[in-house]
Amino acid sequence: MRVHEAGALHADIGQHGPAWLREPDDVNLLLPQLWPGSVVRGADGVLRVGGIPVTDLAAEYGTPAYVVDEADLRSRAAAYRTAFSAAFPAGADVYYAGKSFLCKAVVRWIAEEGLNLDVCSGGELAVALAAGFDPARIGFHGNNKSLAELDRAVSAGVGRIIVDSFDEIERLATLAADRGVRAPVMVRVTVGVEAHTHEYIATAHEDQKFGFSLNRGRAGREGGDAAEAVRRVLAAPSLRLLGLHSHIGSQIYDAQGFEVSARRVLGLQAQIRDEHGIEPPELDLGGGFGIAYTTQDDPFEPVEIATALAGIVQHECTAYGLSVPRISVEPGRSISGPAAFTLYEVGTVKDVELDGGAVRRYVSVDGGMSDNIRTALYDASYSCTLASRLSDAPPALSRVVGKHCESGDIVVRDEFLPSDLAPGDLIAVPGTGAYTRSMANNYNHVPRPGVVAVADGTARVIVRAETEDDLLRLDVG
Ligand SMILES: Cc1ncc(COP(=O)(O)O)c(C=O)c1O
Ligand SMILES: N[C@@H](CCCC[NH3+])C(=O)O
Repeated sequence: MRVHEAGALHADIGQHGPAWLREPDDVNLLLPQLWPGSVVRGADGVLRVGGIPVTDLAAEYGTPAYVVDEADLRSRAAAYRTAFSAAFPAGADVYYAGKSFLCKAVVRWIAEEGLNLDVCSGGELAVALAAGFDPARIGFHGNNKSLAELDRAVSAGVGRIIVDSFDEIERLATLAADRGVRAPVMVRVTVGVEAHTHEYIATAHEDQKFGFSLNRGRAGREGGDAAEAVRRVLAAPSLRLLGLHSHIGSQIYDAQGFEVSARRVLGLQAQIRDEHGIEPPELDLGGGFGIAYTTQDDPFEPVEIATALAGIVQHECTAYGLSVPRISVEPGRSISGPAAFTLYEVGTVKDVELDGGAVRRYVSVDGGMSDNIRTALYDASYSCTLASRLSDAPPALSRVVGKHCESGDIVVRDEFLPSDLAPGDLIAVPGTGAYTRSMANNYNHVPRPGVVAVADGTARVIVRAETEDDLLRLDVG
């Protein structure tokens, strides 16, 4: 690590960052891969998104605020649709994973860009339906969908229900029979892949709650619980088997896991053909494509993912003598994540002496783990920048923390920020479009920030910020 001439304090602070974090030559520079497409720093040093200075956004809408670049989100969605249509000429569907960020405006953008939608709760389904999304283009996930949620999905005509347990198969079969319909079903398969990501966001290793295991099963028959689930779906006249579903986890950067999972799930497809004489027409390979949160991350482009998956699927289908099923994928983070940043105001700057005399700089902002729980929950890495002015002060390694009563309330664990950072400055954290607002909470009765969408030089609120009245409205005493 290069030590700046700023002196002992800076050198000491510099010893406490991760090995990969390099001091920037110019602390005002933006790394394009981390920011929504329309974000630039103006000559006055103020960040602009869609042509609007963030100082204007802060003055108009307050901080913290999630700021989403509509054109950026739309273009990522469109890139997935185009890439998968090109890679799978017989047809492929992209289901935007609404859990990453959902509101009525986003539902409409996704519909207009020609994508389908993945929801995983009655609440997400309600938002999709309220925004007028075609139910036939919705996939409904969840390891514990209630009877009421299943009923709503069946009544609305949801296009696919991804079943996740034997209890659910029985429940759904009864419900669909009572309604006199055949419910379209996919079977969620646990393929036993150890995805290289945080344990809490990996979903295809054996010891977790999702899906039916390919390898293991109480029934003790070939194909594990997954093959047994297929038998039970096929045996239920009120269920229609669309296909198999596999999702190996989230924030994944290499194709290897997808290759193993496609091979294993197509192995089950071949077993279904041999055992039942049918080839389910569809196959969903899930989402999980990683994005860049820091300079260390090197994500796939949609076209690379689509091409890699097409090669893998074609190869495995040829090997098993199968026809290529209609493929679907479920990207969430890689569509919504890079399209937004969070704008905070600095409240305090504090240098804390560590054991051995080194110093850590704590920059406190007006949000925290209530608007972004990912750093506390997954030890996630983020970067950030001073957004409201230029600075020629030397960079100082800093830790950006929130205002909550919790020492793990960290937003950005380590980042070089100008050493003259002061209360009132604005900080922007990129890559916060996914799993931030959607995982926001009211810890310490801190109201959740709103979401401001910027497009064509105009800004509008698409999710209103909570107020204290909102918090008190639920407290009926
Ligand atoms: C079944 C399923 N599909 C899609 C996704 C979306 O993942 P990501 O946002 O990482 O693309 C998830 C979340 O991990 C998921 O559980
Ligand atoms: N919420 C996770 C990803 C989703 C995991 C659920 N399948 C994250 O913030 O990274």
